[in-house]
Amino acid sequence: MLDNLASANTKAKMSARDVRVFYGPKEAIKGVSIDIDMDNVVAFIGPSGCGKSTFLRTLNRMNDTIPIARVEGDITLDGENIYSSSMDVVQLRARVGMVFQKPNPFPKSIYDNVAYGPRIHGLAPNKAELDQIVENSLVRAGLWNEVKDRLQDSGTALSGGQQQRLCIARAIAVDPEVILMDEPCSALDPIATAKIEELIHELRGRYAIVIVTHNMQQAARVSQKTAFFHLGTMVEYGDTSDIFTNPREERTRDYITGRYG
Ligand SMILES: Nc1ncnc2c1ncn2[C@@H]1O[C@H](COP(=O)(O)OP(=O)(O)OP(=O)(O)O)[C@@H](O)[C@H]1O
Repeated sequence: MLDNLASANTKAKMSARDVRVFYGPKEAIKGVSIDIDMDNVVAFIGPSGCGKSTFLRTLNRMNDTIPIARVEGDITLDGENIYSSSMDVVQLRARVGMVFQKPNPFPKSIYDNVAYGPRIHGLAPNKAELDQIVENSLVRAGLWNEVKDRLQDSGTALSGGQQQRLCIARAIAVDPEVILMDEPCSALDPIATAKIEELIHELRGRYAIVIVTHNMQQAARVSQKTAFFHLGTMVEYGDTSDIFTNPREERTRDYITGRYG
């Protein structure tokens, strides 16, 4: 088992080992180990309250913002412990970007939403280069054609689906290595959802992508690897096709066949 983990580790962009998360005395994540590589979109599935979002948030230390949350275990990014005291958390969150359930553009122009990160991280030495980063990010997020003539309009005036793609462009603009998505389509209609799913396909390979989803059809459509969580443990992790057609664990089978959740 250790040999397997060690050899998988050499390829992993991120690795978690025996991660536990406590909210006060309550243990919400009970020893999760997983490797996330660049080649596959990883879906986290499982019934409500099983800890998908909690575990996702450990991957870029978003739990640091919750005073009662405590994380134990090891999580590495390119082999470096992200919880070490030398880790710059602002830098970490640029490398491991996040897209939330509800689109949350800043109350600023479309341009400034995307330019915000590059500005604070000093990624563009001049206006022309910043313009280029903004354009490239919007192109990559599949939004450029819809907004190129109104970059100074407010980001909050866009439709929900456009706002979510703007948030993806904002994450992309700081050149992340990993993108975490926490139910990114749950507030969107089916057409906007399809666009985000298409986008995930296009972004695959360039970024390591982890998506939390309640929607099993969505997990099957967008991911190559699926992790099934239940009551704070990761019950099963494997190829999405196996998880959905031939799960090893009874609890996974019960969940995917709709017996609970
Ligand atoms: N800020 C918090 N303070 C205390 N407990 C929390 C907090 N956030 C989550 N929890 C608890 O941790 C457990 C896991 O919650 P989490 O939101 O990670 O699950 P989830 O699988 O993402 O659920 P859902 O699918 O409903 O979003 C739950 O029991 C939840 O009540």
